[in-house]
Amino acid sequence: MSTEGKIITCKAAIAWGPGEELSVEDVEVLPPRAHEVRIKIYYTGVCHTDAYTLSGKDPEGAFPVILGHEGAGIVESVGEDVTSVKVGDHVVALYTPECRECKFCMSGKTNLCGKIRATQGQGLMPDGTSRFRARGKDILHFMGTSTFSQYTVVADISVVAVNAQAPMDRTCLLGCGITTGYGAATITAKIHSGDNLAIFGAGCVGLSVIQGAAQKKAGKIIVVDVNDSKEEWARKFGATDFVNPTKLSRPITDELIAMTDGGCEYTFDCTGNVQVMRAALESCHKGWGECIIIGVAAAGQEISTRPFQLVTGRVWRGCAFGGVKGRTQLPGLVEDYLQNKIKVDEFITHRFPLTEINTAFTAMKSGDCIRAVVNTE
Ligand SMILES: NC(=O)C1=CN([C@@H]2O[C@H](COP(=O)(O)OP(=O)(O)OC[C@H]3O[C@@H](n4cnc5c(N)ncnc54)[C@H](O)[C@@H]3O)[C@@H](O)[C@H]2O)C=CC1
Ligand SMILES: N[C@@H](CCC(=O)N[C@@H](CSC=O)C(=O)NCC(=O)O)C(=O)O
Repeated sequence: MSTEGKIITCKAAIAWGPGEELSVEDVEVLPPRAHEVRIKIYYTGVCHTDAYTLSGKDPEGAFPVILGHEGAGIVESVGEDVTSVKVGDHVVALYTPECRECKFCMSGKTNLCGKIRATQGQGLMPDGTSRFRARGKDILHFMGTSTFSQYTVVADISVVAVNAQAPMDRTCLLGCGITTGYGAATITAKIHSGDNLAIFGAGCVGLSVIQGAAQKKAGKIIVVDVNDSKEEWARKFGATDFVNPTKLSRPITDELIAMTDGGCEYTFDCTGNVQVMRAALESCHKGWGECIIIGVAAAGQEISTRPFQLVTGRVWRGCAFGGVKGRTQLPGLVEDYLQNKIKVDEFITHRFPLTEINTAFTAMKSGDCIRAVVNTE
Protein backbone atom coordinates (compact mmCIF):
# COMPACT_ATOMS: atom_id res chain seq x y z
CA MET A 1 0.00 0.00 0.00
CA SER A 2 1.43 3.35 -1.01
CA THR A 3 2.45 5.73 1.76
CA GLU A 4 2.58 8.69 -0.62
CA GLY A 5 0.85 11.76 0.80
CA LYS A 6 0.35 10.10 4.18
CA ILE A 7 1.99 10.59 7.56
CA ILE A 8 4.41 7.71 8.20
CA THR A 9 4.94 6.50 11.76
CA CYS A 10 8.37 4.89 12.12
CA LYS A 11 11.30 4.63 14.51
CA ALA A 12 13.85 7.40 14.97
CA ALA A 13 16.61 8.12 17.47
CA ILE A 14 15.59 11.40 19.11
CA ALA A 15 17.96 13.63 21.04
CA TRP A 16 15.63 15.22 23.62
CA GLY A 17 18.32 17.29 25.32
CA PRO A 18 22.05 18.05 25.32
CA GLY A 19 24.20 15.27 26.74
CA GLU A 20 21.29 12.82 26.96
CA GLU A 21 21.30 9.39 25.38
CA LEU A 22 19.33 9.15 22.13
CA SER A 23 15.86 7.67 22.57
CA VAL A 24 14.70 5.27 19.84
CA GLU A 25 10.94 5.75 19.62
CA ASP A 26 8.02 6.39 17.31
CA VAL A 27 8.12 9.53 15.22
CA GLU A 28 5.57 10.84 12.74
CA VAL A 29 7.13 11.87 9.45
CA LEU A 30 4.92 14.25 7.48
CA PRO A 31 4.65 14.07 3.67
CA PRO A 32 7.09 16.17 1.64
CA ARG A 33 5.90 19.62 0.53
CA ALA A 34 6.92 21.42 -2.68
CA HIS A 35 10.62 20.96 -3.48
CA GLU A 36 10.97 18.34 -0.74
CA VAL A 37 11.79 14.63 -0.82
CA ARG A 38 10.86 11.91 1.69
CA ILE A 39 13.53 9.20 1.90
CA LYS A 40 13.41 5.74 3.48
CA ILE A 41 16.81 5.67 5.14
CA TYR A 42 18.48 2.23 5.16
CA TYR A 43 21.92 3.03 6.57
CA THR A 44 23.55 5.91 8.35
CA GLY A 45 27.06 6.50 9.59
CA VAL A 46 27.74 8.11 12.95
CA CYS A 47 30.11 11.10 12.87
CA HIS A 48 31.90 13.13 15.53
CA THR A 49 29.88 16.15 14.41
CA ASP A 50 26.69 14.37 15.59
CA ALA A 51 28.35 13.81 18.98
CA TYR A 52 29.50 17.44 19.03
CA THR A 53 25.96 18.73 18.58
CA LEU A 54 24.57 16.18 21.04
CA SER A 55 27.08 17.37 23.64
CA GLY A 56 25.46 20.82 23.63
CA LYS A 57 28.68 22.56 22.50
CA ASP A 58 27.41 23.41 19.02
CA PRO A 59 26.15 27.01 18.96
CA GLU A 60 23.62 25.90 16.34
CA GLY A 61 22.49 22.90 18.38
CA ALA A 62 18.82 22.94 19.47
CA PHE A 63 16.60 20.22 20.92
CA PRO A 64 14.62 18.02 20.57
CA VAL A 65 16.25 17.00 17.32
CA ILE A 66 16.87 14.01 15.06
CA LEU A 67 20.61 13.99 14.38
CA GLY A 68 22.50 12.14 11.62
CA HIS A 69 23.94 13.43 8.37
CA GLU A 70 25.74 10.47 6.76
CA GLY A 71 22.81 8.56 5.29
CA ALA A 72 21.72 6.57 2.26
CA GLY A 73 18.28 5.35 1.29
CA ILE A 74 15.56 5.16 -1.36
CA VAL A 75 13.15 7.94 -2.33
CA GLU A 76 9.67 7.06 -0.97
CA SER A 77 7.82 10.11 -2.31
CA VAL A 78 8.43 13.59 -3.63
CA GLY A 79 6.60 16.90 -3.23
CA GLU A 80 5.42 19.15 -6.03
CA ASP A 81 7.97 20.49 -8.50
CA VAL A 82 10.69 17.99 -7.62
CA THR A 83 12.52 17.07 -10.81
CA SER A 84 16.01 16.09 -9.68
CA VAL A 85 15.10 12.72 -8.08
CA LYS A 86 12.16 10.33 -8.38
CA VAL A 87 10.45 7.63 -6.34
CA GLY A 88 12.69 4.54 -6.16
CA ASP A 89 15.98 6.36 -6.72
CA HIS A 90 18.86 5.26 -4.50
CA VAL A 91 20.11 8.44 -2.89
CA VAL A 92 22.62 9.97 -0.51
CA ALA A 93 21.55 12.86 1.74
CA LEU A 94 23.63 16.05 1.39
CA TYR A 95 24.31 18.25 4.39
CA THR A 96 25.97 20.66 1.99
CA PRO A 97 23.17 21.32 -0.50
CA GLU A 98 23.67 22.52 -4.06
CA CYS A 99 20.94 24.76 -5.53
CA ARG A 100 22.96 25.82 -8.59
CA GLU A 101 21.43 29.31 -8.52
CA CYS A 102 22.58 31.17 -5.38
CA LYS A 103 25.58 33.52 -5.20
CA PHE A 104 27.73 30.74 -3.68
CA CYS A 105 26.77 28.09 -6.22
CA MET A 106 27.23 30.52 -9.11
CA SER A 107 30.61 31.79 -7.89
CA GLY A 108 32.62 28.80 -9.05
CA LYS A 109 34.72 29.39 -5.92
CA THR A 110 33.09 27.20 -3.29
CA ASN A 111 30.88 24.17 -2.71
CA LEU A 112 28.93 26.02 -0.01
CA CYS A 113 25.33 26.86 -0.93
CA GLY A 114 23.45 29.75 0.62
CA LYS A 115 19.90 28.95 -0.42
CA ILE A 116 18.65 27.15 2.71
CA ARG A 117 21.58 27.59 5.12
CA ALA A 118 19.64 29.85 7.52
CA THR A 119 16.69 27.49 8.07
CA GLN A 120 19.02 24.46 8.03
CA GLY A 121 20.95 26.02 10.91
CA GLN A 122 17.67 26.50 12.80
CA GLY A 123 16.75 22.84 12.34
CA LEU A 124 13.84 23.63 10.04
CA MET A 125 12.78 22.91 6.49
CA PRO A 126 13.14 25.82 4.03
CA ASP A 127 9.56 27.00 4.74
CA GLY A 128 10.42 27.38 8.44
CA THR A 129 8.52 24.32 9.72
CA SER A 130 9.37 20.74 10.75
CA ARG A 131 8.26 17.44 9.18
CA PHE A 132 8.84 15.43 12.39
CA ARG A 133 6.50 15.00 15.37
CA ALA A 134 6.88 12.86 18.49
CA ARG A 135 5.12 12.87 21.87
CA GLY A 136 2.85 15.58 20.43
CA LYS A 137 5.78 17.97 19.80
CA ASP A 138 7.57 19.19 16.70
CA ILE A 139 11.07 17.69 16.47
CA LEU A 140 13.88 19.64 14.80
CA HIS A 141 15.83 18.58 11.73
CA PHE A 142 19.67 18.47 11.71
CA MET A 143 22.04 19.62 8.98
CA GLY A 144 19.12 19.39 6.55
CA THR A 145 19.33 15.58 6.64
CA SER A 146 18.31 13.90 10.00
CA THR A 147 19.37 10.41 8.99
CA PHE A 148 18.93 8.76 12.43
CA SER A 149 15.37 7.94 11.36
CA GLN A 150 13.76 5.24 9.24
CA TYR A 151 12.23 8.04 7.16
CA THR A 152 13.35 11.63 6.73
CA VAL A 153 12.33 14.64 4.67
CA VAL A 154 14.95 16.83 2.97
CA ALA A 155 14.98 19.71 0.51
CA ASP A 156 15.37 18.57 -3.09
CA ILE A 157 18.72 20.38 -3.23
CA SER A 158 19.93 18.29 -0.25
CA VAL A 159 19.81 14.90 -1.95
CA VAL A 160 21.45 13.20 -4.91
CA ALA A 161 20.64 10.03 -6.81
CA VAL A 162 23.52 7.58 -7.21
CA ASN A 163 24.11 4.27 -8.97
CA ALA A 164 21.71 1.72 -7.45
CA GLN A 165 24.36 -1.02 -7.86
CA ALA A 166 26.33 0.53 -5.00
CA PRO A 167 25.45 -0.95 -1.59
CA MET A 168 23.81 1.64 0.65
CA ASP A 169 25.82 0.61 3.70
CA ARG A 170 28.84 1.96 1.76
CA THR A 171 27.32 4.94 -0.04
CA CYS A 172 26.12 6.36 3.28
CA LEU A 173 29.78 6.94 4.22
CA LEU A 174 30.25 9.04 1.10
CA GLY A 175 27.67 11.40 2.64
CA CYS A 176 30.32 12.84 4.96
CA GLY A 177 33.59 11.41 6.37
CA ILE A 178 35.19 9.78 3.32
CA THR A 179 34.16 12.47 0.85
CA THR A 180 35.32 15.20 3.24
CA GLY A 181 38.89 13.92 3.50
CA TYR A 182 39.16 12.71 -0.09
CA GLY A 183 37.76 16.00 -1.41
CA ALA A 184 40.07 18.04 0.82
CA ALA A 185 43.05 16.31 -0.84
CA THR A 186 41.77 16.15 -4.42
CA ILE A 187 39.66 19.31 -4.75
CA THR A 188 40.47 21.84 -2.02
CA ALA A 189 44.25 21.32 -1.99
CA LYS A 190 45.97 21.62 -5.33
CA ILE A 191 48.49 18.85 -4.72
CA HIS A 192 51.23 18.42 -7.31
CA SER A 193 53.19 15.23 -7.82
CA GLY A 194 56.01 15.06 -5.27
CA ASP A 195 54.51 17.55 -2.80
CA ASN A 196 55.21 16.72 0.83
CA LEU A 197 52.19 16.54 3.15
CA ALA A 198 51.39 16.06 6.80
CA ILE A 199 48.01 14.78 7.93
CA PHE A 200 47.17 15.27 11.59
CA GLY A 201 44.68 12.64 12.79
CA ALA A 202 44.15 9.26 11.11
CA GLY A 203 40.44 8.73 11.67
CA CYS A 204 37.97 8.34 8.82
CA VAL A 205 38.64 11.88 7.59
CA GLY A 206 42.44 11.70 7.83
CA LEU A 207 42.60 8.27 6.16
CA SER A 208 40.50 9.69 3.35
CA VAL A 209 42.93 12.59 2.93
CA ILE A 210 45.71 9.99 2.68
CA GLN A 211 43.99 8.07 -0.11
CA GLY A 212 43.35 11.30 -2.03
CA ALA A 213 46.99 12.36 -1.54
CA ALA A 214 48.30 9.00 -2.72
CA GLN A 215 46.14 9.28 -5.82
CA LYS A 216 47.64 12.73 -6.50
CA LYS A 217 51.09 11.14 -6.26
CA ALA A 218 52.21 13.26 -3.33
CA GLY A 219 55.82 12.78 -2.18
CA LYS A 220 55.98 12.22 1.56
CA ILE A 221 52.58 11.54 3.11
CA ILE A 222 53.38 11.91 6.78
CA VAL A 223 50.69 10.94 9.25
CA VAL A 224 50.74 12.41 12.74
CA ASP A 225 48.62 10.68 15.37
CA VAL A 226 48.83 10.19 19.13
CA ASN A 227 47.48 6.64 18.76
CA ASP A 228 50.19 4.20 17.59
CA SER A 229 47.61 1.71 16.35
CA LYS A 230 46.81 4.19 13.56
CA GLU A 231 50.16 3.58 11.87
CA GLU A 232 49.00 0.33 10.29
CA TRP A 233 45.78 2.00 9.13
CA ALA A 234 47.66 4.98 7.71
CA ARG A 235 50.12 2.84 5.75
CA LYS A 236 47.24 0.73 4.35
CA PHE A 237 45.79 3.92 2.82
CA GLY A 238 49.11 5.13 1.38
CA ALA A 239 51.04 6.96 4.12
CA THR A 240 54.80 6.91 3.66
CA ASP A 241 55.68 7.92 7.24
CA PHE A 242 54.04 7.89 10.67
CA VAL A 243 54.93 10.08 13.65
CA ASN A 244 53.52 9.94 17.16
CA PRO A 245 54.12 13.48 18.50
CA THR A 246 53.99 12.33 22.13
CA LYS A 247 57.11 10.21 21.55
CA LEU A 248 59.30 12.94 20.09
CA SER A 249 62.03 14.81 21.95
CA ARG A 250 61.31 17.99 19.94
CA PRO A 251 58.13 19.80 18.83
CA ILE A 252 56.23 18.15 15.97
CA THR A 253 56.73 21.26 13.83
CA ASP A 254 60.54 20.90 14.09
CA GLU A 255 60.26 17.22 13.26
CA LEU A 256 58.14 17.81 10.16
CA ILE A 257 60.27 20.71 8.94
CA ALA A 258 63.36 18.50 9.24
CA MET A 259 61.66 15.59 7.46
CA THR A 260 60.60 17.76 4.52
CA ASP A 261 63.56 20.07 3.88
CA GLY A 262 61.85 23.19 5.24
CA GLY A 263 58.18 22.28 5.64
CA CYS A 264 55.20 20.73 3.93
CA GLU A 265 53.43 21.93 0.81
CA TYR A 266 50.14 20.99 2.46
CA THR A 267 49.07 20.03 5.97
CA PHE A 268 45.60 18.92 7.06
CA ASP A 269 44.00 19.10 10.49
CA CYS A 270 41.68 16.14 10.94
CA THR A 271 41.50 16.32 14.75
CA GLY A 272 39.40 19.41 15.64
CA ASN A 273 42.09 20.36 18.21
CA VAL A 274 43.07 24.03 17.97
CA GLN A 275 46.64 23.44 19.20
CA VAL A 276 47.05 20.87 16.45
CA MET A 277 45.70 23.41 13.95
CA ARG A 278 48.49 25.79 14.96
CA ALA A 279 51.15 23.09 14.67
CA ALA A 280 49.74 22.13 11.26
CA LEU A 281 50.06 25.72 10.01
CA GLU A 282 53.55 26.14 11.41
CA SER A 283 54.70 22.89 9.75
CA CYS A 284 53.99 24.41 6.33
CA HIS A 285 56.80 25.50 4.03
CA LYS A 286 57.67 29.19 4.21
CA GLY A 287 56.46 31.09 1.16
CA TRP A 288 53.78 28.68 -0.06
CA GLY A 289 52.68 25.97 2.36
CA GLU A 290 48.94 25.66 2.96
CA CYS A 291 47.22 24.28 6.03
CA ILE A 292 43.71 22.96 5.47
CA ILE A 293 41.41 22.92 8.49
CA ILE A 294 38.85 20.13 8.40
CA GLY A 295 38.30 19.28 12.09
CA VAL A 296 35.38 20.86 13.92
CA ALA A 297 36.41 22.56 17.16
CA ALA A 298 34.00 23.20 20.02
CA ALA A 299 32.27 26.56 20.43
CA GLY A 300 34.52 29.15 22.05
CA GLN A 301 37.76 27.56 20.81
CA GLU A 302 39.98 29.80 18.70
CA ILE A 303 43.10 29.33 16.61
CA SER A 304 46.16 31.51 17.01
CA THR A 305 49.64 31.91 15.56
CA ARG A 306 52.20 34.69 15.08
CA PRO A 307 50.97 36.79 12.15
CA PHE A 308 54.55 36.47 10.87
CA GLN A 309 53.66 32.89 9.90
CA LEU A 310 51.16 34.29 7.39
CA VAL A 311 53.26 37.29 6.41
CA THR A 312 55.89 34.82 5.31
CA GLY A 313 53.52 33.08 2.95
CA ARG A 314 51.86 30.26 4.83
CA VAL A 315 48.11 30.00 4.24
CA TRP A 316 45.30 28.83 6.49
CA ARG A 317 42.17 27.66 4.69
CA GLY A 318 39.37 25.25 5.49
CA CYS A 319 36.70 23.25 3.80
CA ALA A 320 33.31 21.71 4.44
CA PHE A 321 32.50 18.39 2.78
CA GLY A 322 35.98 18.51 1.24
CA GLY A 323 34.93 21.23 -1.20
CA VAL A 324 32.81 18.65 -3.04
CA LYS A 325 29.62 19.80 -4.80
CA GLY A 326 27.25 17.03 -3.77
CA ARG A 327 24.73 16.92 -6.61
CA THR A 328 27.36 17.39 -9.29
CA GLN A 329 30.27 15.35 -7.97
CA LEU A 330 29.02 12.69 -5.53
CA PRO A 331 27.61 10.33 -8.23
CA GLY A 332 31.11 10.25 -9.75
CA LEU A 333 32.64 9.26 -6.42
CA VAL A 334 30.14 6.40 -6.18
CA GLU A 335 31.21 5.26 -9.67
CA ASP A 336 34.87 5.51 -8.61
CA TYR A 337 34.05 3.30 -5.62
CA LEU A 338 32.33 0.74 -7.88
CA GLN A 339 35.42 0.72 -10.11
CA ASN A 340 37.71 0.18 -7.11
CA LYS A 341 39.32 3.58 -7.56
CA ILE A 342 38.52 4.65 -4.01
CA LYS A 343 38.34 2.59 -0.85
CA VAL A 344 35.10 2.62 1.13
CA ASP A 345 34.53 -0.92 2.50
CA GLU A 346 37.75 -0.73 4.52
CA PHE A 347 36.43 2.10 6.71
CA ILE A 348 33.63 0.05 8.29
CA THR A 349 34.87 -1.33 11.60
CA HIS A 350 31.57 -1.51 13.51
CA ARG A 351 27.90 -2.19 12.70
CA PHE A 352 24.82 -1.66 14.88
CA PRO A 353 21.03 -1.75 14.56
CA LEU A 354 19.19 1.53 15.19
CA THR A 355 18.14 0.26 18.63
CA GLU A 356 21.84 0.25 19.62
CA ILE A 357 22.74 3.67 18.29
CA ASN A 358 24.01 4.84 21.68
CA THR A 359 26.53 1.98 21.60
CA ALA A 360 27.56 3.20 18.15
CA PHE A 361 28.37 6.60 19.71
CA THR A 362 30.44 4.89 22.42
CA ALA A 363 32.27 2.83 19.78
CA MET A 364 32.97 5.92 17.69
CA LYS A 365 34.81 7.51 20.60
CA SER A 366 37.01 4.43 21.11
CA GLY A 367 40.42 4.41 19.41
CA ASP A 368 39.68 1.31 17.31
CA CYS A 369 36.65 2.62 15.43
CA ILE A 370 37.05 4.15 11.99
CA ARG A 371 33.36 4.20 11.08
CA ALA A 372 30.30 2.65 12.71
CA VAL A 373 27.41 2.01 10.31
CA VAL A 374 23.88 1.87 11.71
CA ASN A 375 21.23 -0.23 9.98
CA THR A 376 17.94 1.61 10.48
CA GLU A 377 15.64 -1.37 9.74
N1 LIG B 1 34.81 20.01 7.80
C1 LIG B 1 34.00 19.01 7.53
O1 LIG B 1 33.25 19.04 6.54
C2 LIG B 1 33.98 17.80 8.41
C3 LIG B 1 34.65 17.78 9.60
N2 LIG B 1 34.68 16.66 10.38
C4 LIG B 1 35.46 16.71 11.60
O2 LIG B 1 36.73 16.13 11.32
C5 LIG B 1 37.31 15.65 12.53
C6 LIG B 1 37.85 14.25 12.34
O3 LIG B 1 36.82 13.32 12.14
P1 LIG B 1 37.12 11.74 12.23
O4 LIG B 1 38.22 11.36 11.35
O5 LIG B 1 35.82 11.06 12.05
O6 LIG B 1 37.60 11.65 13.75
P2 LIG B 1 38.38 10.48 14.56
O7 LIG B 1 38.18 10.76 16.01
O8 LIG B 1 37.99 9.14 14.04
O9 LIG B 1 39.90 10.71 14.21
C7 LIG B 1 40.67 11.70 14.83
C8 LIG B 1 42.10 11.16 14.95
O10 LIG B 1 42.89 12.21 15.50
C9 LIG B 1 43.79 11.65 16.43
N3 LIG B 1 44.21 12.70 17.35
C10 LIG B 1 43.54 13.19 18.40
N4 LIG B 1 44.25 14.16 19.01
C11 LIG B 1 45.40 14.28 18.32
C12 LIG B 1 46.56 15.10 18.46
N5 LIG B 1 46.65 15.99 19.43
N6 LIG B 1 47.55 14.96 17.56
C13 LIG B 1 47.47 14.03 16.57
N7 LIG B 1 46.39 13.22 16.41
C14 LIG B 1 45.39 13.34 17.26
C15 LIG B 1 43.01 10.51 17.08
O11 LIG B 1 43.87 9.55 17.66
C16 LIG B 1 42.24 9.95 15.88
O12 LIG B 1 42.96 8.92 15.24
C17 LIG B 1 36.22 15.80 13.59
O13 LIG B 1 36.49 17.01 14.30
C18 LIG B 1 34.95 15.93 12.79
O14 LIG B 1 33.93 16.60 13.50
C19 LIG B 1 34.06 15.51 9.99
C20 LIG B 1 33.38 15.47 8.81
C21 LIG B 1 33.21 16.63 7.96
N1 LIG C 1 27.38 24.14 13.65
C1 LIG C 1 28.79 24.23 13.96
C2 LIG C 1 29.65 24.02 12.75
C3 LIG C 1 29.77 22.58 12.39
C4 LIG C 1 30.53 22.46 11.11
O1 LIG C 1 31.57 23.05 10.95
N2 LIG C 1 30.00 21.68 10.20
C5 LIG C 1 30.68 21.40 8.96
C6 LIG C 1 30.45 20.03 8.57
S1 LIG C 1 31.03 18.89 9.78
C7 LIG C 1 30.42 17.47 9.25
O2 LIG C 1 30.50 16.49 9.88
C8 LIG C 1 30.14 22.25 7.83
O3 LIG C 1 29.73 21.81 6.80
N3 LIG C 1 30.17 23.51 8.00
C9 LIG C 1 29.70 24.43 7.03
C10 LIG C 1 28.33 24.92 7.36
O4 LIG C 1 27.79 25.69 6.57
O5 LIG C 1 27.79 24.51 8.39
C11 LIG C 1 29.12 25.57 14.59
O6 LIG C 1 28.30 26.49 14.48
O7 LIG C 1 30.21 25.62 15.20
